[in-house]
Amino acid sequence: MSQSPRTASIIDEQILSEDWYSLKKYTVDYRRADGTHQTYSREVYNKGDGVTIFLYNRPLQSIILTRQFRLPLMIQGESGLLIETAAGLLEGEDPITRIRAEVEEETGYRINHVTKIFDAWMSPGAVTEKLHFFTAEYSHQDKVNSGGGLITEGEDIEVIEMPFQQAFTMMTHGDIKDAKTIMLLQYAMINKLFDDKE
Ligand SMILES: Nc1nc2c(ncn2[C@@H]2O[C@H](COP(=O)(O)OP(=O)(O)O[C@H]3O[C@H](CO)[C@@H](O)[C@H](O)[C@@H]3O)[C@@H](O)[C@H]2O)c(=O)[nH]1
Ligand SMILES: [Mg+2]
Repeated sequence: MSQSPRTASIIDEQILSEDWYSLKKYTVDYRRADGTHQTYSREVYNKGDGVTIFLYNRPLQSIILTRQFRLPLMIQGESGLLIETAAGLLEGEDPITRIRAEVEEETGYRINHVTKIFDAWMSPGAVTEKLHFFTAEYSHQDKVNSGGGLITEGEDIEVIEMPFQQAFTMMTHGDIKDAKTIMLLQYAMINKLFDDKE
């Protein structure tokens, strides 16, 4: 494959907001495929990278999900309650350390062995976030607290255990609409995570 002439350099950077996370406006000198240059600006939201996980129990054919309030959905005219896989932001930690801590905070399960499956840009036009995806098996013996998230951070997370098939059907009916959760349910189906292994 020949080298693409598409390159860009940042010629200006302006902070629009630096509060909880940061929103910046970049002016970019972009060289198009035909070699001509174009200058444009883009707003980019940076809240760091994140982690999420598919928690499953093969003998029980069940999974652990969460339900919580998400303000952007309410702004878009929905109730705001969203079913999701457990997830969180890295906050400067490495992805494996963070996902184990996040699972314990949000679901109450203490898991040891996690498997990294892939990572993905979730909104590459405007958000810097790369999300690291994991799977892990859980068992009821791993439950160490009731989960629910950190009250001090305003989290109020409902922990839901449900049959994998039920969640998959909810997804196909449009009742599970979170992108990372849909990706993980499809991953589990494609990779036959619930099939008996000898
Ligand atoms: N004060 C304040 N607190 C905030 C703000 N934004 C977030 N928080 C706090 O920061 C916490 C972040 O919780 P995490 O569990 O670390 O992150 P998350 O919101 O669940 O993010 C996960 O899901 C997102 C949506 O799919 C992902 O984008 C993200 O990568 C991650 O996986 C929230 O619960 C909330 O208390 C804000 O603007 N102001
Ligand atoms: Mg979270």
